[in-house]
Amino acid sequence: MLGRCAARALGALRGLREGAPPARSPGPSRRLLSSEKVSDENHSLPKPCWSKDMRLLFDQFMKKCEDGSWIHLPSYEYIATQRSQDFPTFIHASELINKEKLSQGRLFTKSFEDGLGFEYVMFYNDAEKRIVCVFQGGPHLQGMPGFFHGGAIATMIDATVGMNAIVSGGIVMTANLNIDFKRPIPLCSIVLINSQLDKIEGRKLFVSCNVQSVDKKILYTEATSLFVKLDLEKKFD
Ligand SMILES: CCCCCCCC(=O)SCCNC(=O)CCNC(=O)[C@H](O)C(C)(C)COP(=O)(O)OP(=O)(O)OC[C@H]1O[C@@H](n2cnc3c(N)ncnc32)[C@H](O)[C@@H]1OP(=O)(O)O
Repeated sequence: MLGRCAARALGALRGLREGAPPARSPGPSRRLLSSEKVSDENHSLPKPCWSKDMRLLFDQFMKKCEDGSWIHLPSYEYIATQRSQDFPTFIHASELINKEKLSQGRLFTKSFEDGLGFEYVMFYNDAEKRIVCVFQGGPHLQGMPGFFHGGAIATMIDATVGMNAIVSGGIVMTANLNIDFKRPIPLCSIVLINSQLDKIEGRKLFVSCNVQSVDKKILYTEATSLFVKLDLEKKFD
């Protein structure tokens, strides 16, 4: 799964740098994965369920993309393919996987109906090694009444810092994620997840982030993470 995501993200980055077609086209990633069955729908484009504020932020970031300093990252629903079924083999765990169920696999953040779960769009700044995720969480992400579930926040943090590690390191997995929940986030609000690649040491990528209100007046959450680039030769016990 991460291999596919990485390929898509990196493909998009390369393609956009080469002046590939605008965001709605699946061009660069499709070229990269031409032998695979993929869903063409890019979920990080405006949808009817996006609020006015979400669209406004999207437009503001798209403006920043015009000079090439920021890149709009596409986001696709995961569809199981032969290649994705190979992923457990990469980590030498294929015997642990239920192959029948694998064909029903879906990317967790894309498994809700539009507007009810995770709506988000990410923008990448290569020079600063930053990703900003604009996140609109839906009503099915409730924890304490009226507020987001901590696990839903952790999921979006993992997805954002994970994407930052993927664009820098390729096939990685989360080894460690530390989260300080400082203030509860009101259900259905829009927040900014600001992530930063802090350093790379061998196969280890350290990425930190914070979650802020759109006006940046409220700091909701802070997190640090460690991603480890997979050693494809290594066997796990
Ligand atoms: C678009 C979608 C983006 C989504 C992003 C979401 C990503 C995910 O959620 S992944 C799912 C959750 N993560 C997992 O299931 C991973 C489970 N863990 C593993 O598979 C392994 O432990 C793995 C791959 C992380 C590391 O294993 P392995 O390659 O054997 O690494 P290993 O040789 O033990 O360690 C490498 C280095 O990392 C360090 N390290 C490994 N784990 C940790 C840890 N938890 N804390 C601190 N350091 C660690 C080691 O100390 C070592 O450091 P050094 O090189 O300085 O000696």
